[in-house]
Amino acid sequence: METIERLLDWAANKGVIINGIGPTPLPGRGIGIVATRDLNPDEDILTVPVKILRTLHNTPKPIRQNLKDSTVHAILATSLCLETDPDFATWKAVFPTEHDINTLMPLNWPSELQKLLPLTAKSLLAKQRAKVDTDWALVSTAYPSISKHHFLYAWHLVNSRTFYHVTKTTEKLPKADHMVLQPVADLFNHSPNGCRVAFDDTFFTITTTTPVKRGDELFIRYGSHSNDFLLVEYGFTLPGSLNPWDEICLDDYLCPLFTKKQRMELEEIGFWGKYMLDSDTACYRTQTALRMLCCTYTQWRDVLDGVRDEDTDQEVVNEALVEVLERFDKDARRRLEELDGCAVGNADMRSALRDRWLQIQEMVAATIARLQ
Ligand SMILES: C[S@@+](CC[C@H](N)C(=O)[O-])C[C@H]1O[C@@H](n2cnc3c(N)ncnc32)[C@H](O)[C@@H]1O
Repeated sequence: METIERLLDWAANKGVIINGIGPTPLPGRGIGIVATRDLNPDEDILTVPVKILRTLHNTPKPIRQNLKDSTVHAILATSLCLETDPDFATWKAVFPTEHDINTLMPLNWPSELQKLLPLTAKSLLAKQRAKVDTDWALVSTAYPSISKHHFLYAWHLVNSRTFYHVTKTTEKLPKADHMVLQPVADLFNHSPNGCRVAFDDTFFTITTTTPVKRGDELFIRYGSHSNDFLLVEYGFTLPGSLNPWDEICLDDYLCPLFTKKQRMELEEIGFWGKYMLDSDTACYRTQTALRMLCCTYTQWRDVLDGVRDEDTDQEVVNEALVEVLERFDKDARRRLEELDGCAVGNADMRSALRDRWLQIQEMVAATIARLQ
């Protein structure tokens, strides 16, 4: 708690205005922000001067020059690794530890556990690994004294704590490079119903959108992310019922059902793969692919050409979907059994993975029940 108090004093001295809120440790969520009094909608609860953000432009010039071909992500991470200013120590003191990050982020898990991730999480992880590898190749050449594990820690901090910010000077950069670190605001956890976040040239402002009772946690919305995305990029998932953007990929269970010729046909119309299910429905791509499995070629083509009503075949399409979901359910059970008998990594890593498979199983079971 002392570190939090020191951060708040430090922030106040730098012009941060904190109104009716305070950071506090919360079980399973690191530090979060709670209301210290009842709050009304439209109250500005945090105002952070833009001049105290850590951005590309206030990163020491030698780092920017040495990494001129790197991403802003790599530059900010490198500057965290090299930072020795005692002033920054006050901010850094509330960051999750390297051990926390190693446990939370699947990229740092043992490969045996990574292999047990669901398909979408695995492909997100592969993309993340490619980004880290590209960044690390440039940083390790420019700064051989930085160790890979230290860089990875800083890279994840930047990945999970930066805000989108754009000014006249940065607007020409690619969107992914509009990232800045900001103190205190980086302690808000994520919820789909978060507070409003806005910025202009002088301030970042976080504002309530609903009444909030004293003691309740306040959130911001990191984006419309599925739980696979949240797990890989932020190291947590939300209970399925609390995440309206959760979805799961059916490719592993649906794609093997097509002949080579059918696959070619689907590829030709741009409908091969990325078959997604959310808590309401299977996507249009999935419906189209399933219809190919249970209708004649002519019927299937006619629906595509708009001369046959797609509802005509809905019952058989639903039956085919249930079969696919039953295969998915079987696989989810197998993964959960594997996890039960697995001692790799630590209990928190295994529990995060287990939670994800349980959410998947829940969505699959609810869809099967609805369709039957
Ligand atoms: C911007 S930080 C938020 C503050 C963070 N809890 C801390 O202790 O510094 C983002 C990280 O907080 C955690 N987090 C955010 N929202 C969460 C949630 N709803 N449930 C669990 N953890 C969450 C994740 O570890 C994520 O990577």
